[in-house]
Parts: sequence; structure tokens; C-alpha cells
Amino acid sequence: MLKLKPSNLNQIQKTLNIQLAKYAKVSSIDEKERLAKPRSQIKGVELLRNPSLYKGMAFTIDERQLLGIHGLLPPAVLSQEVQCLRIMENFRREKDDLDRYISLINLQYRNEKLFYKVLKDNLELLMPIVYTPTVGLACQKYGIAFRRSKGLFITIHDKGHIYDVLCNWPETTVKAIVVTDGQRILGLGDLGCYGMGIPVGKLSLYTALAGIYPTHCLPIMLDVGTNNKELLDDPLYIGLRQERVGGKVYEEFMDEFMDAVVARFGYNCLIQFEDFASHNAHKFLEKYRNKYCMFNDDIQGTAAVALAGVLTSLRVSGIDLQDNRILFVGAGQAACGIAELVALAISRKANISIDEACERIYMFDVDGLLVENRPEGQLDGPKNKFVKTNFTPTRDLLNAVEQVKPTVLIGATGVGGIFTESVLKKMGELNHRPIIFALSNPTNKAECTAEQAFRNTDGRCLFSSGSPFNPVEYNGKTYIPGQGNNSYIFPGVALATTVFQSKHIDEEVFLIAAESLSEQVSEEDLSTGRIYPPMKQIQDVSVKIATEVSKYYYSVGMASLYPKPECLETHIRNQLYDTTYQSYVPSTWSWPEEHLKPKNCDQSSFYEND
Ligand SMILES: O=C([O-])CC(=O)C(=O)O
Ligand SMILES: [Mg+2]
Repeated sequence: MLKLKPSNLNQIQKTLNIQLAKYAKVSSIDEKERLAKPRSQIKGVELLRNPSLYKGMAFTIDERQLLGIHGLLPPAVLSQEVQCLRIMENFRREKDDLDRYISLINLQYRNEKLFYKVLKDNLELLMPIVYTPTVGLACQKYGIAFRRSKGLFITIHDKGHIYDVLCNWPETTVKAIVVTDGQRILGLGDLGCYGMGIPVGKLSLYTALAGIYPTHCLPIMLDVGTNNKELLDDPLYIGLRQERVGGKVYEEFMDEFMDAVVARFGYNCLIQFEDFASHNAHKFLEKYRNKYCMFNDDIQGTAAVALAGVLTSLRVSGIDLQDNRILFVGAGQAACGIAELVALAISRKANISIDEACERIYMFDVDGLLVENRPEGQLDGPKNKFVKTNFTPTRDLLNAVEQVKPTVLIGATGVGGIFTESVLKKMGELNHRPIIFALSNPTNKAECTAEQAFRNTDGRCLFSSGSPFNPVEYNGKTYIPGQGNNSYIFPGVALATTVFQSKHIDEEVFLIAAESLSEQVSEEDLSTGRIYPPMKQIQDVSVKIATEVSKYYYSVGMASLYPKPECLETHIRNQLYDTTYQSYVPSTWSWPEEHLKPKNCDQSSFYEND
């Protein structure tokens, strides 16, 4: 067994600190010091329980001895590559997607670097498990899937003390929060505290797709109760057993939460709102967007990914953006968010007013086509910009399609199958290259499947969906459906915002992100029917989006990182989380003995002379 020379201990401890600081690979000196000290003191069993430091059987024998874990692991030392093989082998043996989700989440709790390496190396296979659609199933079954707490749970009963709860989070540097109150989880409705799977899943993508450090990310569930009766009766339910608190108390709670985040983590801490009910999502976005560093992913992230899909599809259909008629089915947060961003893009491109741009956009909601003279209350909120005259009121989607003659049909309803065969065929009759997006999640809430879209339009449509669909074979050709999911957008926006410390995120950011995403679709991608870059390129896509967004941040004075790095893209790439294990053994460990002693000096005589 190797023995530590006491005389070298200080030197080793110092070197270890430096090594760990490098391993943390963060930019500011304070940050390095902060991370290095406590982490270098973590040893023994505590180290084995720390997911951001744990390496499992990849700890070398030197590390095991130095860190007091020798004997606590089987004797063999495995490489990270072999560990990845084992994880994937086990993954394939799991019997269903929920079990696959649980096994990956367990790995995340145990060994973060290995989790992110496996995820990054197998994105196409694993994204649908840790994220949409399986994360939806996991949220529904969260009581069963729950193993260990991850993130913070703040309840309405913590009102008045939210700052104190935030102080219980062990990391002081938090750069990004994803928060939900669980009221509209994907298209699945109110899942209360079970909705925690969403912030956890979104933040996993912050790291896997945009290289943001896991320790800088904090998932938060704001538990204000649930109106889901089934959950209230579920013995495994993990949240408060009470009805949702709304009104003034809820709003005060939200205001306190926003201020407490700033007080605890600073103005630069990004807060991503996720899966709030539509009315609250809009309300909080309007209320907080100019005051805090925040955005709403369901409104703005989804808008940017859909706009990117439209811009790319128009390269194929050949119709200028302003010459399209765009019909939205659904008038909730996603539909209104997309419609508003598309209107902004039209007004910029065609040099017309936003009102004129809105004339090209139509909406069909639960009460039918948005036309004047609908009963009071049916035209309230952001959708009222899109109300039309000169159309016959109808609650029949086919009839609405016949009247509007859309070139683009976008579904964000949460109503699976609403794009019926006749609706899809009509789109095929009206257009040479119909653009059809079925954005609702998870898969069974999609307005139509990829197969239905391609078959009913003779393979001519440009299709995308929020949840992934497999390639479709039709008439001897393979069509690759695009996944118009906000995961193409939010990681890159978050990366730029956290690296360059913007205090706000405005609408322009999402326009830039959409354009950048669309530009990254190659002609070769288009020839296979793709309107988004392949999933396996998504990390690079995020970095490119972040680069474009950061140029904007500097151009309008929103960035706080000065001096401005010479090359923004290089600076971003230098910040990214590295999933390979780093050695915990200081490099002095392998120094030849003679390098540790003064040259030509007999130590015994040295002491005698002293
Ligand atoms: O989570 C997703 O896949 C997309 C999204 O934000 C939603 O559907 O709410
Ligand atoms: Mg969402």
C-alpha cells in the first residue's frame, strides 16, 4: 500500500486544490476557490455519496488510498468507457420506458459525470427517456418513480420564509433555476408536486445540451396544492394534500419567490418558467420580464422553435414569410407565443406594422374560429390581436381550414388527433407543400402523428411535432419528422445568459435564436425532409445559438461580463462542463523522489546544523 509522506501533505493538499479547481473549470477566481476548498475536503464515504465527485469503480488505486475509500469498492478499476457500456447494457435490459427513466435518474443521483457522458453519447436514444415524452409518464407516476429528492420544494406554507428555504440549498453559486407550480404539465394538466420531473428534466438538458454545470442548476417546485382529485387521493402523492391556493395569496407568494431568488443568488440568476397554467404564464411573463432575468419556455422557447421551423419550411415551399396564411389551432400560451413572435418576424421582414402582420395569422380555439362578435369573455387575453372580421363563425376545424386556406397549420391544443384525415387532406389539396406542425406533448396529445401527416398529404407536407416520431416510410421514400421542441432553444439561450450574465432576456433574443436555429439546417438535412438539425448535433446548435445571442447582448449593453472576450464562441466553449473524469491525484504524486529534496543536501546534517 502506498504511504503518504507527512512532509508532502501540505504540498499535496495545495496541488489537490488546484487540480480540483481546474476540474471545476469555472472562470472566476472566487468561484474556483469556493468550489475547490470544500470539495477537496470531501473524503471517505461522503465522497462515495457525492454525485458530482463520484467515479465509482473508475477511482484509481492511488485515489482510493488518498481519499480514504480504499476497500470500499471492488478491487478492479474500470474506465469510464467500460462503465458506459455497462450502463447501456442495463438500459437495454429494462422492460419499459418508465424503468429506463428510473434507471437513468438513479445514475444521475449517483454519478453525474457518467450520467451526462452516457446521455451525450446516446442523445437520440436517451433524450426521449429523460425528457419528452417519457418524462410526462414519469411525472404521472412520480410517486412510484421517486427515489431521492432532487431540487427544492417550496410550499405555500413557506410564504414569508422563502429566502430561508433557498438558503438550505447547499450550492451558493446558482446560475439557473427552472421553476414550475405543476398546474399544466405538458398536455397532461395539473400534476401538482409530481410535476417536479419537468424542472429536473429541463435542467438535465441544460447540462447535456449546453454544457452548463449541474451544480449551477436548481430545479424548483412551488407547491401551492393541486386540484387533481386523483392525486389528492393517491397514497404515494409527494405534495401538499390541499386544493390550489390562488388569487392574491398566490401572487404575493410568487412575488416573494422572485425577490428571494435575487436576494439569495443575485440578479443574474436566470429563472425559467415552465408548465404554469396559461393565464398565469402570461401574467407572470408580463409582470416579471423587465424586472428579473427570466423567460417563459412554453411561450417564448416554443415560439422560437416553431418560428425556426416555419422559416426553414419556407425555404422549401418558396413562399415569402409575409405571403403565408397561418392558422393556429389552440389559443393558449404556446399558440399565442408563437403567433406573436411570427408577427414580429413578419413585420421586420416585410417592413409592416405588427397589426398588419397579425392580419396574416388566424386562430381557432375551443370555441371555434376567432371571429368578431363571439360572446363576452371568449376573446380576452393575448389572442384578441388575431380576431378576424369577414369570416363565418365555425366550431368545425375542417370548415375553418376551408375558409382560411392556410399555408401553415400549427397545433398547440393538447388535444390528440384533432388534425383529422380530412383536415390533413384539405391542407394537401390547398398547398403544394403544406406546412403542418403538431406541437402538443407528450406523444398521445400530438394533433396528428407523423405518419398521418405524410400519408394524407402524399408525402408533400413539411412536418414537425413536439414529441419525437420515428421516420416514416411512404411510397418507397423515408421521411424524417422534425421535433419542434423548445429543447432546441432554451439550452442555448440559457448558456448565453449565464455565461455573459445578462440581467434580462428580451423578445429579440428569441428572434435571434430562431434565425440561428433555422440557418443551421443544411440543404442535405432539407433533402431528407428534416426542418431541424439532427438531434446528435444539438450541443453544437446550442453553442451557435448562444454565440449569436451573446453578440446581441454586447451590442445592446445587456452583457455584464467585461472585458468582452475576444472570441465569444471560444469563450463559451471554454466554459462547458466536461463529462470525462479528472484525476484527483496531484501531479506531484508521481514526481521522482529526488525532485522533492534539495539538491546536494544531506537532510541529517541539515537538521544538525539548524
Ligand atoms: O417539455 C416539452 O417537451 C416541451 C414543453 O415545454 C411543453 O410541452 O410544455
Ligand atoms: Mg413546458
